[in-house]
Amino acid sequence: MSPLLTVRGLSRSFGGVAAVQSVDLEVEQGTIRAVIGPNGAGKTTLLDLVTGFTKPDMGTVDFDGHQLVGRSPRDLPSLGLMRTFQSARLVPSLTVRENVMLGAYRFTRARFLSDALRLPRTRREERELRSRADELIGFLDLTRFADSRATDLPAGAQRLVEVARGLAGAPKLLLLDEPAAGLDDSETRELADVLHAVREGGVTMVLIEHNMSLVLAISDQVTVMDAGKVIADDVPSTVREDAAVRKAYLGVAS
Ligand SMILES: Nc1ncnc2c1ncn2[C@@H]1O[C@H](COP(=O)(O)OP(=O)(O)OP(=O)(O)O)[C@@H](O)[C@H]1O
Repeated sequence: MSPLLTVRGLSRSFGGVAAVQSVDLEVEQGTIRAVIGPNGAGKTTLLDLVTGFTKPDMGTVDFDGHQLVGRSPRDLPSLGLMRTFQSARLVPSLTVRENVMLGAYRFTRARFLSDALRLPRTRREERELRSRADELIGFLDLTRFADSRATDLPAGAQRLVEVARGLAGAPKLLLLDEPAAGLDDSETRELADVLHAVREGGVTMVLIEHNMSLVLAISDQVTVMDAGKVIADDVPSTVREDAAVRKAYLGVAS
């Protein structure tokens, strides 16, 4: 079976900074791949290149038979690709439930006119979205927050709402940019359980993360970047012992 995501020779410079240099990456269906590396290594730029937020200077991104380079980020949910952002981008005026419902918007056929007129189809679709959102909110143990304004939640819960919103799009591939940022140890363990369960549900994930215990606990494969390049790509136990990785990332001499 071919990989769900194949990145080949992806490069992008900003002025004199080669943020991402000739990066190759393959993500197999049903796996979790972590991308780690020190600050400025190019991890977020890589996600931005894959998802069309930044245009590459060179390279290709193949996702489930679709070439992604040149596509707009807004095309990706309908192909089955969702992402979360480094800082939670929840809509402050909306509740947790409404924010999660936004992630499922691609499933609605209702458009502006029927929305404005609140035709029966719109109301039916809204009910379906609401029940899909409530299911995910329950899955992530956020039910007590469902009717709260999303941005009133503690930081850790907001990250989980972002994950729920990503899952609401029923993605084949979910890209997570530092999902454990701002989480304490017990919230991080809870997140690890959630991501395990998500993978059991058949969703493939790419995760940018600084929290090594989370990375080691849940990843099938780990890509290590430093100064725009991939310096290691292996299973977590091997990556952890890699001398170049320890030097670049963990600041250990060898
Ligand atoms: N829009 C931009 N304009 C100029 N330089 C940029 C831009 N985006 C990223 N860079 C530079 O590219 C390099 C890689 O940045 P990037 O944010 O991808 O790293 P990162 O590995 O995600 O870091 P962090 O872990 O701190 O989030 C950095 O030197 C950064 O300053």
